[in-house]
Amino acid sequence: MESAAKLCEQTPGPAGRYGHSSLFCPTGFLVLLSFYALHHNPNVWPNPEVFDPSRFAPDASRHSHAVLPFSGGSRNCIGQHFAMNELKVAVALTLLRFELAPDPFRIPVPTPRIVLMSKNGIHLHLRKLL
Ligand code: HEM
Repeated sequence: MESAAKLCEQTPGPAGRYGHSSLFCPTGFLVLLSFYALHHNPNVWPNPEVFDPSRFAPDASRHSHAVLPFSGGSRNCIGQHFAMNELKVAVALTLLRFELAPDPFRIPVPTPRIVLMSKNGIHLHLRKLL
């Protein structure tokens, strides 16, 4: 299969932090974006393998499309706000009652689908808090 760069005409743009440039593709051309690659791109996220929640602090600056777990644009996830609210409630209520630790014998095997998933589930040990 020919690469997008060969099939599409590239127009150089201003060389900013994210290396912006434009691609003009033929009508009907299928374009897929790898969220995994975006979220692990060191040009977008320095030290991408490091767990650093401060990246998401309210005053942290980032490109408007640097985080795309729900995709972006007009066909993004319609459940995004519901999912985020449900997630926050579920995590908060769980952490109120339990301490969680990963099962060292059943490590998740990452498998990229539309979103990143675990092939063998996510196994945790729960200890009830007093
Ligand atoms: C953590 C949870 C979720 C994640 C990470 C997620 C992620 C995504 C992503 C990446 C897409 C775009 C797929 C594409 O590019 O074609 C999408 C689309 C969509 N999602 Fe979600 N989603 C989540 C939860 C939900 C929930 C809870 C609902 C419904 C209540 C939902 C409904 C939809 C629908 C209907 C679309 C298609 C939108 C369209 O094509 O116009 N999602 N989701």
